[in-house]
Amino acid sequence: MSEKPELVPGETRKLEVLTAIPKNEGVDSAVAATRRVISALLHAGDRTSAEMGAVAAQLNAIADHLDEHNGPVDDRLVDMWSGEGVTRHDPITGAENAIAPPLHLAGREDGSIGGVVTLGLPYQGPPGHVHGGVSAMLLDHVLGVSNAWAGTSGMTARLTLNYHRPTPLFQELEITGRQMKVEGRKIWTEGVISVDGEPCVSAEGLFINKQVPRPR
Ligand SMILES: CCCCC/C=C\C/C=C\C/C=C/C/C=C\CCCC(=O)SCCNC(=O)CCNC(=O)[C@H](O)C(C)(C)COP(=O)(O)OP(=O)(O)OC[C@H]1O[C@@H](n2cnc3c(N)ncnc32)[C@H](O)[C@@H]1OP(=O)(O)O
Repeated sequence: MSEKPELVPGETRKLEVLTAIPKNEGVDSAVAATRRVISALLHAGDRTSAEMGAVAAQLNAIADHLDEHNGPVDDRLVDMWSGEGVTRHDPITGAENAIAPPLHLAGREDGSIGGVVTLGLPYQGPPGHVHGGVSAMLLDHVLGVSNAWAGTSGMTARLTLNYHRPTPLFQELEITGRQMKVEGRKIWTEGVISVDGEPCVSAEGLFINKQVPRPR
């Protein structure tokens, strides 16, 4: 069964090029279960009454099973980069990546992109708040996808972050980005993470129009 996530206002079909839509089948549901495990393990801590030796044995059995059925990593890299632009594997939006929150992004008709995400314990920095490096990772990606949405992409050369107020865990974060200017190979892009309309982290990026070749 395939179930599409809620769409944000202004979203168009090009969303499928910007950020992968979870299919809720096969690897996607296994990855969603793994996200639950990552979060539950961190919740468990030293005081859990769960039998952690048995938990470790079960998890290792699952990893052994996957390893037995996986092909060479070089083939997997080619597979990941086949098709047009959909990044199902990236660590921010990737439906196949258990460390991705995941964030779902939508392109908007005004040229910006945006999405919402709620982060839990795996992303904690200061008590009850999001790690600053995690915010930087989210914004780097959102700026990169903003460039893809605008039609001129590049690699991050410089990323400047301003942390205005602590970014809370367990609350809905809105993340937006927009390409501001292109001059030759230089691309300037901006983005912000907000809560209840108040900016927590803002970013300015300089991207250079250059692509790393896809594995073949
Ligand atoms: C994750 C997937 C990405 C691919 C996706 C593909 C399809 C998907 C479609 C949709 C989804 C898209 C999403 C993409 C999402 C996220 C993207 C994530 C972005 C990244 O995660 S990406 C990894 C981190 N990134 C690096 O790993 C870069 C390492 N680095 C280099 O590879 C080089 O360093 C490079 C290429 C930056 C430049 O090298 P270069 O040789 O091409 O150019 P050069 O050095 O000549 O600079 C030319 C002019 O830029 C000025 N300049 C350069 N650097 C500057 C700096 N730092 N500050 C100020 N000015 C700077 C120079 O001063 C000169 O200026 P001028 O012309 O005026 O003299």
